[in-house]
Amino acid sequence: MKPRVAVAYSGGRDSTALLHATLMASAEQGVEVVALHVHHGLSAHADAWLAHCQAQCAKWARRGLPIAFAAERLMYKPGKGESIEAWARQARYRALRGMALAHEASLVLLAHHRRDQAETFVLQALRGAGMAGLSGMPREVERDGITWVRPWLDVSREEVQAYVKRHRLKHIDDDSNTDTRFARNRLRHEVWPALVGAFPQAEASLSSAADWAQEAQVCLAELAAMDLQAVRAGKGLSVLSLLALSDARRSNVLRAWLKAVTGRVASAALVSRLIDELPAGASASWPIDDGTLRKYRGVLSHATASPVKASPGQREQKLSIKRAGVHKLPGWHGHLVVERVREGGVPLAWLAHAELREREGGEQFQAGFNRPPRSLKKQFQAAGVPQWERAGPLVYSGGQLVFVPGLGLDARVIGLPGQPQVTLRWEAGYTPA
Ligand SMILES: Nc1ncnc2c1ncn2[C@@H]1O[C@H](COP(=O)(O)OP(=O)(O)OP(=O)(O)O)[C@@H](O)[C@H]1O
Repeated sequence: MKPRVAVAYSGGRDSTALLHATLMASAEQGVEVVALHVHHGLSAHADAWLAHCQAQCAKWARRGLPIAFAAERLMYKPGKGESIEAWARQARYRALRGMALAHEASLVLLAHHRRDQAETFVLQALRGAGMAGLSGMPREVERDGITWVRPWLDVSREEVQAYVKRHRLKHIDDDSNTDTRFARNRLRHEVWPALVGAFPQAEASLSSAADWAQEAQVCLAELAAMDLQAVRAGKGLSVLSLLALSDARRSNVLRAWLKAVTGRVASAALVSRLIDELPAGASASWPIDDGTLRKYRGVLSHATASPVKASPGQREQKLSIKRAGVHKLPGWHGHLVVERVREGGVPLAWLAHAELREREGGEQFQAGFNRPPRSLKKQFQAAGVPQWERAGPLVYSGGQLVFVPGLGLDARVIGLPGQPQVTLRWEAGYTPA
């Protein structure tokens, strides 16, 4: 059997160009190409795109080029509240992997180019990402039996455009690429022209910044591996050895360890809580998604949760909120969503040592600036908040009630314009991954 390479082919300009270039090179080298198309079912044009891709591949095959075509229709839709972009990305990679393996291709080429990389860097920076996020997309990565390669990550968008023109390639234009509800499209259409106007080298510089971040990320991972060796104590970590490290190394090694034991990236809130609270007391515990972190006899360890539901005793009582994001509170069966606002929010500084409490009765809540504080019960009734929306933690800071699920922020904690501030929202039940 001839060696086979797969190309992820959306039918758009970039992947059309990459598929064509791969096909030309493969024909010379006796390699077979399989074009993989994912039908997301999100656009009214999705059927037409699939038909276009299939027809294009059939045309090339008729010319004697070594190409096969495979497509998969996604049969499920994003969940309520789920980001469409994130869902589509995850589902797409799963489908591409399945099709590649079915066609015995372990190498899948993606058509991301230098501008995609530069955009990714900016989007990650705007989310306040750390080194891993700023690293952008890898040129080559092995995952789940597939080697994903982006051969054009150093190729500019203009070069891809010129290739398409030179070979008169037909491609589709995805209408969702202009939908400015998506962050990447807003960046592309509203920010990028001004950015490149002012800084013509932006694409090259930003993608080179992503390269530096990739290198730094490798160093951080190597440092974490070394530090892990040094602080390990049985199945856990020695708190004393952890405390001997600098704050930065301690959080770096904690992140690496948490990822290893939970299988997920730890939230910034959890890591900063551990940094703050690890030194105090002989024993402590921190509930996390699927278990608990415990400090006992000088060792920090992780225990997986038993399948029983969290009881009131397991509800988190403290939360350190230092930035916007989603703070999962499995003990309360939900999560707090923290969003930056310009005004009408609580100063972020207030929430660094927030307390989470049950309703006890007698709490007073002030709904507006010139309204008197009233009992929570009356406020819930006045605002018509149904019982199930009242569940969740009351958030306090320094003994002052800050936030009540179903009612929002207490007027007494609203910050002055100009202060960094946030709003809170409680979402019960479903917790995003
Ligand atoms: N529906 C799809 N089916 C197969 N591969 C896809 C699909 N969507 C994206 N890809 C792959 O992922 C790459 C990046 O996709 P993305 O949508 O971010 O970029 P794009 O600029 O729209 O690319 P293109 O111009 O090729 O559509 C594509 O170039 C392609 O290789």
